[in-house]
Amino acid sequence: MEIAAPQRLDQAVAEARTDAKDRLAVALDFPSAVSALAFVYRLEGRCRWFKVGMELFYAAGSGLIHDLREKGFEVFLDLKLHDIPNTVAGAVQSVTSTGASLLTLHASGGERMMLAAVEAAQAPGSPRLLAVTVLTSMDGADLNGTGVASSPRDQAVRLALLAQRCGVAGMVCSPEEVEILRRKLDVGNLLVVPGIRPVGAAIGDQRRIATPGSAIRDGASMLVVGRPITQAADPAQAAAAILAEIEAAGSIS
Ligand SMILES: O=c1ccn([C@@H]2O[C@H](COP(=O)(O)O)[C@@H](O)[C@H]2O)c(=O)[nH]1
Repeated sequence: MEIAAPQRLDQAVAEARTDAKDRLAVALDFPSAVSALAFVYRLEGRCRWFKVGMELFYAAGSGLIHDLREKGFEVFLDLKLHDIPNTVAGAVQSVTSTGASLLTLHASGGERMMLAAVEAAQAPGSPRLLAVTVLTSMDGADLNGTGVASSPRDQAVRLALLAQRCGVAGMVCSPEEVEILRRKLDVGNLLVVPGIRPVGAAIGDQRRIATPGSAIRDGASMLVVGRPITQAADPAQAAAAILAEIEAAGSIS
């Protein structure tokens, strides 16, 4: 199959929109639409992007995405697709009508799977695709336990380069790989970075982490933050502090 032309992020996202609000996606890891929307309300309009992952999407379906879009928010659908090419292409088509702006798939699904997804995402209204490299919850031993002998860093670079060749618009990586991916990848790739922990925040199940400021300085386009905001005593204040740290960390990547 022919290698697709690279999907490129809107310059609006990659360059012109220097607003810190476009560099933070809050992970709505909640069990229902009611609890997720109640939480969004508690943020008092401070955040623009919300990430809907498997927990919430399986519970609430695409209606929740429509609700968020109607309220003027941008939706990042984090389904981490990983299946045979035909099935993944079908899933991308199904997501197109939801209004989600971003959609994840696992780069480890391989070249043919990513090419099929990219081809499916050519339809008008499709989300931009992001390839997950190595999950931020995995350390070297976890990765080696899956049969991959490389370090998380080497494997993330390998998978990101493969995703770029397939024409995927951006990559999800840990803060530990942002800097090297910025150097190795073409200009214009979106680097979306979870594993973000402000100073003093509980690490939980994450393993490859950094503060918001550090990840932005290393070249992250957008940070994904869940529990440091959703579990905070004052989520609006926690989000405001992270936005201020993003702003202070400087220029857009
Ligand atoms: O490698 C990855 C890919 C996705 N995620 C998702 O990001 C958030 C992080 O939540 P926290 O509560 O800030 O840890 C979560 O929804 C994950 O599914 C990731 O963490 N790492």
